[in-house]
Amino acid sequence: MYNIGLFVACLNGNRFVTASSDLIRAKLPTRYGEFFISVRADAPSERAHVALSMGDLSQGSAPLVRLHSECLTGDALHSLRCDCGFQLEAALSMIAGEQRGVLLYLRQEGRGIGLANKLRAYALQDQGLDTVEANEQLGFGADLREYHEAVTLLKQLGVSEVRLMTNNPRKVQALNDAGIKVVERVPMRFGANPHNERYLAVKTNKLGHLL
Ligand SMILES: Nc1nc2c(ncn2[C@@H]2O[C@H](COP(=O)(O)OP(=O)(O)OP(=O)(O)O)[C@@H](O)[C@H]2O)c(=O)[nH]1
Ligand SMILES: [Zn+2]
Repeated sequence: MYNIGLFVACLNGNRFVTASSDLIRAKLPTRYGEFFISVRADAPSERAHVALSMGDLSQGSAPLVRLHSECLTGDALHSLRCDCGFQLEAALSMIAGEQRGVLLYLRQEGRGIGLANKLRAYALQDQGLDTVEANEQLGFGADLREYHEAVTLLKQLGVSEVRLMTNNPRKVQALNDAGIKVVERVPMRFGANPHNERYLAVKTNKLGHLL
């Protein structure tokens, strides 16, 4: 018998994504506890969005959820230029504290402009531009991220209501608009230091973050 879902496809960026794609799922023990790690079976091998989940998500109260945008420098290389690495660790620890929740690791490096362009932007910031001005000088908008695939992944994990861990009102709006109800916004203020002082100020003053 044909799976009708396989024929329900939508254009997402320049890739077709089927509505019925399965998730590949495996255990992932971490320093914070044991998560499950999942990717869509039809995701590209490189740069697939990743879900780290814990506990029963499809029943009970709204779980903690973090939409974490990839930041190689902050998440893996311990950079102090941003707050990403601190937020990543805090989010995993908070989810583990409740033994329930999801962190989506979204492959949207540099707010969607990619690593090389983010480093170009860093070089311009070293000359005095702020994060938004640097993006504009490179010909990009301030923030190119979109959250359709994140919404699809959350729905596949059985999540329909969330306590969203973010300071970014655009993420709250994106989920509410897509039918995933944000019942609470959980602030994520971690890792402020002299190297990211201006970066955090620009997020508040130019990007509307609630810091
Ligand atoms: N283009 C650009 N991207 C940056 C810069 N610094 C960090 N990023 C990227 O910004 C993304 C994180 O976005 P943020 O604006 O810090 O925070 P957010 O995800 O919108 O909001 P929170 O949920 O509150 O963390 C990651 O993909 C980083 O790689 C920068 O100077 N320029
Ligand atoms: Zn970062």
